[in-house]
Amino acid sequence: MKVVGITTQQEVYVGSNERPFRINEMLIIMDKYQGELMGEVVETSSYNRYIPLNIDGGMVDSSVIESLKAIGYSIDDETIHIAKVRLLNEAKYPVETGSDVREPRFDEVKDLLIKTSPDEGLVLGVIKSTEHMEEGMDENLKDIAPLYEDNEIKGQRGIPFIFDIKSMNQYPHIGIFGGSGSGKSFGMRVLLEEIMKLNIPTIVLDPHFEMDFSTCADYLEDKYKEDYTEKFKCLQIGHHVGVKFTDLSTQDLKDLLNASAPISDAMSNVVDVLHKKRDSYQSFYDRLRMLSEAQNIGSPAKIDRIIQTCDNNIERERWERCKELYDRYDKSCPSNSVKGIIWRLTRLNNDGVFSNDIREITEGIESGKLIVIQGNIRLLQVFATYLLNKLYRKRRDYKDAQFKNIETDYFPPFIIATDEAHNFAPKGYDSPSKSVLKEIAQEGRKYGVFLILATQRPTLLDETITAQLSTKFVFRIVRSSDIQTIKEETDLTGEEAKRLPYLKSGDTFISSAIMGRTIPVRIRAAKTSSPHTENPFDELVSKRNMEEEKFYNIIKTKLPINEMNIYDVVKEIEQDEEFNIKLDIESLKNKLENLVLRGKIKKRKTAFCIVYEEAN
Ligand SMILES: Nc1ncnc2c1ncn2[C@@H]1O[C@H](COP(=O)(O)OP(=O)(O)OP(=O)(O)O)[C@@H](O)[C@H]1O
Repeated sequence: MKVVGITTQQEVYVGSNERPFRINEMLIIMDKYQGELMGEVVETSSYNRYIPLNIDGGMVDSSVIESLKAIGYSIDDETIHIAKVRLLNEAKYPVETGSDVREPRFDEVKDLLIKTSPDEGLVLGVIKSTEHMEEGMDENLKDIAPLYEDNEIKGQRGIPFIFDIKSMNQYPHIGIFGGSGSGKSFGMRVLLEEIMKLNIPTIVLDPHFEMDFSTCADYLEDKYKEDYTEKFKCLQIGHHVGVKFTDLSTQDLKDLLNASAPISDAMSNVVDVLHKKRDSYQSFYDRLRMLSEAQNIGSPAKIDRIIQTCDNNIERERWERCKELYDRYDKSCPSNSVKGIIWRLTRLNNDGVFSNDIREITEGIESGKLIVIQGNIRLLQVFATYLLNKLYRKRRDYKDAQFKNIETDYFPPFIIATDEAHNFAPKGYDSPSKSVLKEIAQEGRKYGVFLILATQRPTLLDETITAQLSTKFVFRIVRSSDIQTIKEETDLTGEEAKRLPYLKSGDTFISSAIMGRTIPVRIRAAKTSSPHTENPFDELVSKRNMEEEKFYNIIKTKLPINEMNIYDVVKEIEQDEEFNIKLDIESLKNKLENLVLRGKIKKRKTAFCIVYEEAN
């Protein structure tokens, strides 16, 4: 391998007649004046005499061809492989053409590629094109990142990529970007498995109900298996967790109502005026309801008339209270705004938001667990706003008290991870969840609170937040506007950006201030699998087969069935509580015909009727 063509201090071409180059592989250029220079292959091509060398716009220009000839390559007789190599550090002078080039050994790239040990960092995958440098690799780096390719598990090939999570203290927050099916959720799963390995407290917002870690991936060999059941907990909003109404401050309540559906200034004022400290849901709701009823009546005189006609004390007292509220609040609380608040409040209550509290979450975080919060996107937005504010404040209060040397209860640092991040922090308009995420993006580092935000649409994610993500995982992206955003927000080169639409699912570029450059990685095989991995078409077939088998087992003891006994069979099956199915003669016949088609039973015509009987 030799340097060919005109060179610069940053870039050279390398030619070889022995082997093709791999994109992203590392090479060492032995420049006789400057010593050894490390570079990375950013573009590759191969030529032979059947392909004209002077294709317009190709990466190789005439200087390369001339020097290939001059150095002794026979471009007419052999296939020549050419690589464009970018130096990792700028050279002092242009590189000497004709310099020899060699593959580096593991110890020469170790400091560049391995930033921490597998026990202290997140083992996320394998750095691409590093297979040839495996020799001499430390034992603790071997066989820790198995790959999943072509529907089977393959051993680790190459140097593992270990994310140095401790450097998040300096370079906080992670972004995961990629189009549909690019491997984003799979990557997030691997990241979270590794976070669980280190027992780092984490909140996961899971709008797709997919972040369950209890099922071991079916392709995994025993030696890689890991049991996460004690390390995570899935909690559903409205079932397991919710907001304790009595703990809400007026501001919290306004944030919640606003997250449910935006509230106007007048509505905000209604809450300011009517919400009292330690209100329960019922006491606040009753106050609003009674004021609204009084406003519907329209005037104190009319309410007085109702009070006079009340025929029992309870009703009279209630209307007196309505009047009192009317006198005090009608001027400052317009009727429509009161109704708007009632509507939002009832909606939240119907969703179960006010049942339960966040105790299970805080306890989980305090014991170093990964807590997965599940709910639909709208509910998650509402709940996350409240939850993240609460947890972030707890951590901030602890740290602030620590700075001031005041005793307070400990609350640990933690990570917040979410898919569909553009829904929680959209670009271009305000949303309640966005303000807390923005605050954490900007100053969470100080308090040890970090974000992992995944989205299909980086262009729709708030720019201030995107700019704060020090590490970005970029999976396959096809949409040109998103590729443009990625180019602006990462240090991906033009060549790398051009490859984005063609990346295989599970391949990613990791652009990180921690590594100082972009690293191409194949994400390792996840050890657990999502509950939604079954192909929906396979699901249809297996469900149908199951139903057929179940029905066959019911009728097989009743065969043969014919026109004479079919009515009795229907009655027998219907009356049997164990079977619990509804049938009529027509539907039974259809089901029997279906079993005939599948070869499970036989149909025979006699002189008098049709008989369904055992197949053999
Ligand atoms: N690292 C990987 N190794 C092997 N296979 C992978 C890897 N990543 C993804 N895949 C395969 O690609 C499929 C799609 O990946 P994934 O579900 O993560 O896509 P996605 O980017 O999250 O898409 P969406 O946003 O639509 O959910 C997975 O089911 C898996 O089969």
